[in-house]
Amino acid sequence: MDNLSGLAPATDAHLPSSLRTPLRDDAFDQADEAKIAAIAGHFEAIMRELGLDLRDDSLAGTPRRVAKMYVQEWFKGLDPKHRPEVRLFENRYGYHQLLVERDITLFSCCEHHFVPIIGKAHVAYLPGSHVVGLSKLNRVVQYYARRPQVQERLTRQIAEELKLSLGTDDVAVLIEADHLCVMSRGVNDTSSSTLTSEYGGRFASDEALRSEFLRQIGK
Ligand SMILES: Nc1nc2c(ncn2[C@@H]2O[C@H](COP(=O)(O)OP(=O)(O)OP(=O)(O)O)[C@@H](O)[C@H]2O)c(=O)[nH]1
Ligand SMILES: [Zn+2]
Repeated sequence: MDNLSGLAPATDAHLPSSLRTPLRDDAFDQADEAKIAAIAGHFEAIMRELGLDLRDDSLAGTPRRVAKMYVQEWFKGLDPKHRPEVRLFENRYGYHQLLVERDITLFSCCEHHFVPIIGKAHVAYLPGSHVVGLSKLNRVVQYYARRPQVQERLTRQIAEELKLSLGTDDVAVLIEADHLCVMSRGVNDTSSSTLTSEYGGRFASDEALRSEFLRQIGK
């Protein structure tokens, strides 16, 4: 059933509607294993249309390999069961300066061409009464990256999630990424890259703070 009702699917219900990844209401009715079997069948049909001989022992397992990769890795972040739990700790150290997690590895997938987006995310926040376990920042980036994406939405989804889970608007996100759809086809430009950013709270109003963030990530 298509999501024509306007009801929010479980995925991204916590985000403003303009930032939700478009999903149908029945997106997760099927178990992962059933999804993998169905996708493998569809991918086998694509390979057949290309004229490939699936009896070849190198090609025979490809439909299932691709299906597993889609469900368990590339598009894992579509499923709300993988949304990371962001644990906060009391800020006993009284640390209230800028905290930057930079050069977070980012693997995503262009939703227009289904080819990789590869880059780095840099995120920062100003701790208040609580601090976050550092790896949770990487996990939030990964959760939203592991979906069919456009870089602008990815950037804003990460920023909104951090604002919600850290309980502060003082959040900055900058993503620099290479789009394989730009590099390997179409315009075939292998030197350009795409930078996107989102600044909330004091990062939006305080130019010196923003500059300090950019300096710390080497921009
Ligand atoms: N804004 C935005 N555009 C993207 C992103 N990833 C890919 N695109 C662009 O999406 C556009 C799709 O445009 P179309 O004209 O429908 O596709 P196309 O014919 O394959 O376009 P070309 O890539 O120019 O050959 C292209 O310009 C892509 O570069 C992204 O993350 N953000
Ligand atoms: Zn693309």
